[in-house]
Amino acid sequence: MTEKTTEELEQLRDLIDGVDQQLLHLLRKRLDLVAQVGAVKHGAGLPIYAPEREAAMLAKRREEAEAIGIQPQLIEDVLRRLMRESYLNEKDVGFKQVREDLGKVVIVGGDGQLGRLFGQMLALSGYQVVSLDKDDWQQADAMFDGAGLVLVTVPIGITCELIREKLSNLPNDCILADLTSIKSAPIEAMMEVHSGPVVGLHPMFGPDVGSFAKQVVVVCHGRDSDQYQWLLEQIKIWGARIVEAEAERHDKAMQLVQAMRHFCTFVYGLNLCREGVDMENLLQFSSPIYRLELAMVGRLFAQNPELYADIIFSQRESFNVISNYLGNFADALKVIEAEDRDTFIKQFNEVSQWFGELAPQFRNESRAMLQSVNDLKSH
Ligand SMILES: O=C(O)C(=O)C[C@]1(C(=O)O)C=C[C@@H](O)C=C1
Repeated sequence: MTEKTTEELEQLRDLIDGVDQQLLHLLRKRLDLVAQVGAVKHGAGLPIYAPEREAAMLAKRREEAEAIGIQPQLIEDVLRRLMRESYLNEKDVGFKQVREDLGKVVIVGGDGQLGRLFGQMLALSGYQVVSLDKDDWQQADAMFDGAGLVLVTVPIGITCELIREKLSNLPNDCILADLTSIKSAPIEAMMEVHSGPVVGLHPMFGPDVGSFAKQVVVVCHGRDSDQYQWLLEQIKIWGARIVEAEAERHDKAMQLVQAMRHFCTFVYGLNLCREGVDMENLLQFSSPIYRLELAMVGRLFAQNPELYADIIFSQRESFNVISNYLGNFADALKVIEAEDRDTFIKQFNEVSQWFGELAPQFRNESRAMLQSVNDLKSH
């Protein structure tokens, strides 16, 4: 590089630094305004997540970007990232309490990750929350006395047994709810032991989410839904979407969405490990999609094996679903073994047709994800 080039570059980079610093101040200003919005919403009991406002704002900014020669997607990406920050910051002011005369909330398994998360959200909404964990059963009667909600979030394998053995003496009008990732059996157990309101919930996210905004909580009704309507409203105020489902339909979907998904990821990792793959070497050659795939596999093995064993072993029927997959895998392997390209392409087209409009939609969604993965690279 010549001296002149170096000098020119330095001058321009100084100017860029100046612009980036202005951006920082603008960001500070925006965060402060959002904090004020948070306080107003808290007072009025409005949910954090305001989809109509987001859609209108994004459309307007996209238009304005285009008018001054900026890619609309750029401003959309930036604003979506900023709004994610808004969800986190709005949490600091707390949430409106929908039901003020509830009495205590007892979280059975309150020291677990999901229990802690729900305990925190309920406390941020003004409820008195107590945690009942393994060593607290001697005080259980005193804890349940005056409880308005008992929320069960213990490992799937012991949920039904615990409900039947320990929760048969709750106050009559207390709501009994659970957060288990299967729904039929726990709801059946809760209905059996408790004559008051019963509801099954399944948060479709892990305990490491920063905010409930845009997350889904599945609700399977048990008994006296008017008594726990406030709880669903409360969850909506936290930003989540409530999806109502029949317990059986939910459990069937979970065989694919959870058991099969996690099992395949497990086998993928097992295979890498048994093949003795040199990960460093592989990562050097990884395309963004492969990096994303490895990240999805690797993240499983950074978590608790008990949790995944619970999920995979929770429904006997999952075995059939996974067996069918194995059958399709074997069939597809035969096509490759026979070097039958035509059949492969024919089957590919069949599946593509079956996906229909969702295929191009998923292509667009994944494009943004892959670009983000690439952005994360530092060399
Ligand atoms: O305008 C609001 O209601 C806000 O809460 C602010 C904001 C934003 O960051 O612009 C954040 C979250 C909402 O989903 C919409 C917009």
